Amino acid sequence: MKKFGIAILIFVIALVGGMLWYRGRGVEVKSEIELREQEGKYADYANSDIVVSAVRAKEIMEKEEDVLIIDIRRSIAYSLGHIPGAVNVWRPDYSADDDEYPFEGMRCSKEKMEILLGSLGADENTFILLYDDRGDYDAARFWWQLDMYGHNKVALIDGGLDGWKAAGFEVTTSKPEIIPKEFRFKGEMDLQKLATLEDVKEAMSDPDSIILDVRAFNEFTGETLKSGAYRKGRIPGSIWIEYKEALNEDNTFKTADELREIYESRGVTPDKNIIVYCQSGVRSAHTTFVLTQLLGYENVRNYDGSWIEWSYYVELPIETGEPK
Ligand SMILES: O=S(=O)([O-])[S-]
Repeated sequence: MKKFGIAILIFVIALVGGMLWYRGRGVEVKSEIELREQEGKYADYANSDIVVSAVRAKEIMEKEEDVLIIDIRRSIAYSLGHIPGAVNVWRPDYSADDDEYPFEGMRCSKEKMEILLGSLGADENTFILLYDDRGDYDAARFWWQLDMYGHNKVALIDGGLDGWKAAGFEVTTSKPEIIPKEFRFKGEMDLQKLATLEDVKEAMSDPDSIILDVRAFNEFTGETLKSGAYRKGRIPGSIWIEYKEALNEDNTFKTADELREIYESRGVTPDKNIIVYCQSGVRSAHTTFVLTQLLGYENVRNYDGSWIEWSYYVELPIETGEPK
């Protein structure tokens, strides 16, 4: 009984300590000059409105009437502090239901997405601002689903929550009032943005195609396996460029010139058909976002099933170790 009490006490101390650490996670506030310099890069992106600075995001929130800010993090992180007015969603909210696939991590249907967006107070005219606290990769996954299903009134906040704090803006723990609406995507789903297992198999023997692995290097070599996947390794022949190479240390996106250099120097050029994958299509949505929206590549598809699906089918080949 005494041991049980001690264990509970340790758990509570660790929990409170973790929460305090998380809340106090230092983000240096940028100077006016640094913030102005940051604004300079957006005009060079292929889609110059798709990433906005925190300063611009705040202006949009103040001027536009129909704006929905979505914080894409676990609810515990949201409850410790978020951008004022933001609502919270997390991966299960926009993933397939448990009985749809034999493995985890697939996107939800267009209909589930419509119900979610309506319940958050959006309709098809709503401008949606997205952010997270991991360099916007969860935000990019949400963008990818919106984009594929047909809603393009959307932007990511550069640097995510850190970008907001770096601009000197406050966070809140209060939740906004939500007035649900009806949301319907306009138009048809754009399948050109999605790669399936069959697309990946075909790409393996196509000299004009590239399969791009954006996971951490030890996942690519097969040294580590993230939970949810079934075997260690990578899709044979894939090229490795980790998604985070597109980010600065402060989690903001690099300039278009810097990004071009990173991808083109490793053969990931706009003339190729590119399929991007990671563990479950989240980090790969980030690279898909960078290549298509920031650099203007036209033939890039996110492999939704990613390593989880590939590793599930034991008959599919895998490669391990250093790149060949
Ligand atoms: O980001 S992830 O899909 O690889 S977990």
